[in-house]
Amino acid sequence: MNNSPANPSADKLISNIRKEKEDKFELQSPVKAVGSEFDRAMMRRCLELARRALGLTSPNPMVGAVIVKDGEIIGEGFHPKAGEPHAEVFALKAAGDNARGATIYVSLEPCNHYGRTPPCSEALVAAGVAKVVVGMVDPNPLVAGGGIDRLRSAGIEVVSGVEEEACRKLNEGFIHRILYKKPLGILKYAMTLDGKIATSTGHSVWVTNQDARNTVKELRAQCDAVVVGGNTVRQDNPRLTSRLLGAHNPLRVVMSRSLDLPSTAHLWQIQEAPTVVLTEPGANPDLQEFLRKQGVEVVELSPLTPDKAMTYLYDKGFCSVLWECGGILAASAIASRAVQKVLAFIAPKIIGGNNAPTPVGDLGFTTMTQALALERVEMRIVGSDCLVSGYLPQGDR
Ligand SMILES: Nc1nc(O)c(N)c(N[C@@H]2O[C@H](COP(=O)(O)O)[C@@H](O)[C@H]2O)n1
Ligand SMILES: [Zn+2]
Repeated sequence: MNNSPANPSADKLISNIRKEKEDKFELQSPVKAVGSEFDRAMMRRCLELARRALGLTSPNPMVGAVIVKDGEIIGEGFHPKAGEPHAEVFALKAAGDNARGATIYVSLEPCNHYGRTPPCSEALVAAGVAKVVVGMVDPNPLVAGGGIDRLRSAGIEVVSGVEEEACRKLNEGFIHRILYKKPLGILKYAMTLDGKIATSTGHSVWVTNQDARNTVKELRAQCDAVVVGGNTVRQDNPRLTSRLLGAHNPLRVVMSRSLDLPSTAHLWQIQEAPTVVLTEPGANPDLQEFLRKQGVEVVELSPLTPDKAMTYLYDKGFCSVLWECGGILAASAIASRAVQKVLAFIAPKIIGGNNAPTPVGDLGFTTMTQALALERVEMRIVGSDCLVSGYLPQGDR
């Protein structure tokens, strides 16, 4: 069936309306893509390279770089680990003398300071690149636009903000660490459609499907640490590893005031990743001795709070911390602002139970107006479950 109008003046009218709509969109569109289609494709390649070091670079960001000359990629690199050269240096090394007159794409502004490594801005000037295309400005106060200024002052053309949102998303932990002097806290939980994380007898294996559980393993591989409370160790006996071939395992952190923990727990019986137990001074000295013998680090914090735990993990150089705890600790982490992001896996199952536990315990709220409305909410289907993610409001609570 032909559904185009037979009348030529109607044709013209429709095309005018279309044009008007396109112009309006152009005017109203809040973010106009920066750079050409080619620039954006090169920046996405930088992000792909940067992701090769997922979970390995803290306290540094993940960064990728691509050098292009006459439309051809002549060098690529990524930052593998803090203390090792930056992405730009690897890309320059791969391009060699050919870098003269070329364009370099880099997902983060080139640094302009002496840190563990010398400034990339100077390396780019020395290599004679003609143009630098940047994904995002570095929030590190030691850089913060200084790298771009230095390149421009050397006569190099600089374009910034290409695929900026994706660049920021990849390094949201690094950005949070720099801005707030704390790692980004991510609360993850899995619940049934009626909002329960276990039956009233505590049975929780498995709320979600295999795809969702694999997604959690990927998440662990991206984070520097994963935190649980003593209840989770006693009830679920988790391993908290990424269990992905060759993937990084996060530091496993248990918060327990009483240190009333089973000596048989997988966390210290299967030594597959480093483990730290955070407790209060003087708690259960016998278990402390046993844990230390098992290679577990025991750290006494006074008082033991989510905020203190996050300060401890910041001092370790961490950018992102996954909270996989039960409802009581989750409520305490939210109340003390140790958590900024929430990932909720929702399984289309109903288990009922007046006393079945829920993912977030008492926050002391009495009216719906106090509800914490997540921002930048996204939803996606993972296998047979739904993953809802968003950010907790940062303003006054
Ligand atoms: N542009 C850029 N590329 C990389 O590959 C990077 N790792 C960074 N990091 C920035 O420099 C700081 C770390 O410097 P050192 O590794 O200690 O020399 C880091 O905080 C970022 O600001 N930038
Ligand atoms: Zn650098």
